[in-house]
Amino acid sequence: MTQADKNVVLHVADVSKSFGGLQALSDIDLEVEEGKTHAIIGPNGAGKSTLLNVIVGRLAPSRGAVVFDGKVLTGKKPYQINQLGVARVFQTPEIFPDLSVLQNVMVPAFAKRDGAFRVNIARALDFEDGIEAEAEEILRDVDLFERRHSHAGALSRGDKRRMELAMCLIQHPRLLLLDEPTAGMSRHDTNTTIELLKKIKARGMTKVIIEHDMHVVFSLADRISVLSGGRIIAEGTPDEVRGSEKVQEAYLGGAHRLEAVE
Ligand SMILES: Nc1ncnc2c1ncn2[C@@H]1O[C@H](COP(=O)(O)OP(=O)(O)OP(=O)(O)O)[C@@H](O)[C@H]1O
Repeated sequence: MTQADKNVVLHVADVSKSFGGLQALSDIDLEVEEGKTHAIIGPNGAGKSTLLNVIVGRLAPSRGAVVFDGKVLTGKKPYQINQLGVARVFQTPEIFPDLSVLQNVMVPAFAKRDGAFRVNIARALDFEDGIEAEAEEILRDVDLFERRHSHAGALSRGDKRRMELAMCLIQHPRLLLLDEPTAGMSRHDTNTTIELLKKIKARGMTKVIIEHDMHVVFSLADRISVLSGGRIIAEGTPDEVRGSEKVQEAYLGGAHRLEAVE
């Protein structure tokens, strides 16, 4: 496939990031194609979260740029990047614990529509039938409809993560970034989440996923980039990455050996 044939929606162009003397990312060049699920894997401390933070504007790169849909994201604020169609599910869910599950899912729809969170969310929530209907539909998708009136703060960790996913989906992002979406989940919840993410994929949403659980990675990814020591040491299809000597070496002695994968 030539460069012109590829529909690249996200290009991380020659990005480096250092924290003082520590080089967390070195010359990262990464292209993500529209509609694909691109996994970023690598041992602890490899630079995965730093890379995600650079993409969403939480960290400024020391060098290089991030381009999404032809627009340079670098230098923009996280909320501006979000409004361009990039949403992120965090490792630790960022939710409103005192609001109901349904209200939590409705709030980002206001932010997307109005450009910022409304000052009086509680009042806005009373007058938004259209958004409420959509939030309910999405809660059915993530299997939380029955819990829609529960306090969000009372949900289990796995349910909170699914709720946060619903909070992203209601924004209809073009690019969804998932930072360890199944961390801390039971195997049953992990499998439910894999099925859900496959369903989203069928709708054509592009995803970048950071994940330690190789079962999740190999179930979902179209392409995998392997980070180690802040550099991309391998990239390819799941089969190519699984067979790569370099990748096996990077994982040797680590807690997440690739040979654990079926
Ligand atoms: N804000 C920061 N200040 C200083 N050093 C940092 C900061 N954030 C990350 N680092 C360092 O940068 C390197 C990459 O960290 P990062 O969290 O991106 O790795 P990771 O691949 O996401 O690791 P894990 O799988 O453990 O989450 C590590 O050495 C980490 O200690």
